[in-house]
Amino acid sequence: MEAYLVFEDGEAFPGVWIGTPREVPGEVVFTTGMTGYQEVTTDPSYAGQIVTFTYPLIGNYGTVRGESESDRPHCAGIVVSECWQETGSGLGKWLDAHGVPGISGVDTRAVVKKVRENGGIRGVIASDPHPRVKEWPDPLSLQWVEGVSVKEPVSEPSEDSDAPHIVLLDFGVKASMVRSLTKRGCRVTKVPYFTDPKKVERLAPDGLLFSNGPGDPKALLPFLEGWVPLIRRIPSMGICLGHQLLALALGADTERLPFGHRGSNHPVREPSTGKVWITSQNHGYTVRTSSVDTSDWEITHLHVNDGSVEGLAHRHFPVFSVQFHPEAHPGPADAETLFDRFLEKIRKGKEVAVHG
Ligand SMILES: NC(=O)CC[C@H](N)C(=O)O
Repeated sequence: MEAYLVFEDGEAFPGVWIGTPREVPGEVVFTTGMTGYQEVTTDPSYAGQIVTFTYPLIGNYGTVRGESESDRPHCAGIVVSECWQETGSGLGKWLDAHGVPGISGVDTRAVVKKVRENGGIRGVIASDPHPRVKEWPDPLSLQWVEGVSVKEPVSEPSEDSDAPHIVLLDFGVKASMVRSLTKRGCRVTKVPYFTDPKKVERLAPDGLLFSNGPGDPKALLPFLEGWVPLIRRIPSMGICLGHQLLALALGADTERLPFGHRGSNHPVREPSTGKVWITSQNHGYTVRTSSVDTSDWEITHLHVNDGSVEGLAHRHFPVFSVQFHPEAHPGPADAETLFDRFLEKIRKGKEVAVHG
């Protein structure tokens, strides 16, 4: 059945429907990973976005139980060049089971060129090349985080009664981020993004993790001040949206990247070791370099391609954060060691508390 990816400026790219033929407008973005389409579509950070896959064949290994990053796909739609739909576990059928639209047979290279020239541009997959969109989605709306954060605290227990307790501020966390902590023996409590910081404190966290999540980090500006007393004392780690939020809370600023970093092979340099890690990324915003006060922050990681800030460590508070994904699902595991560094920080803090 004929379909079109239609941009808000009216340009239309033809293809055929896959998934559910439903018009859902979203910001059109692109990701360059060769695999991982199931993890990408179920990553809550993509809420409100139509994801274009640059790899030309998508769906070729079906969908696999246990590989999802959440209970369902969250993106507004997908755009692919060719979709392999052989079996019952095929990507198109799976998207349809969740009511998510897609389009295949699209000249995705042309779409990517357009998105690179017009970052942040929105579009819709429609049956008609001239659809009428009532309202284009706004990344500054809180609705994206609201739709994917837990509604009440959820605990992931640990058998070890001495396990470090991580309170995870959930802005739309990926399952593999929680897994990265539980497999290291942590007890994890996910709390909704709006949780009163006093309540967070009463949970007696050893560490705080600020998660990934959808939308513009500035949608969460009203909450930042409340977290500052916590992050001044409790070891805190931020990932992607969480990194942007910690930076905003402690005085830096964020801005939109020209067309985002999305894929599984983004090179990031760690100046302190000279090492380059290949990282998994998915972000449209970044911490503005000129807003980082280097008497307060060390810039721990930089993107090799465009020099943008990819990691920060605070000089006075026990806070560090990265723009890329150390849980890397999909993606290479170069940066996984950051979870060990976080736990090391927590352990040291505990020793000080016991012996200090
Ligand atoms: N993966 C994420 O946490 C994304 C963060 C934010 N929504 C951005 O696009 O920059």
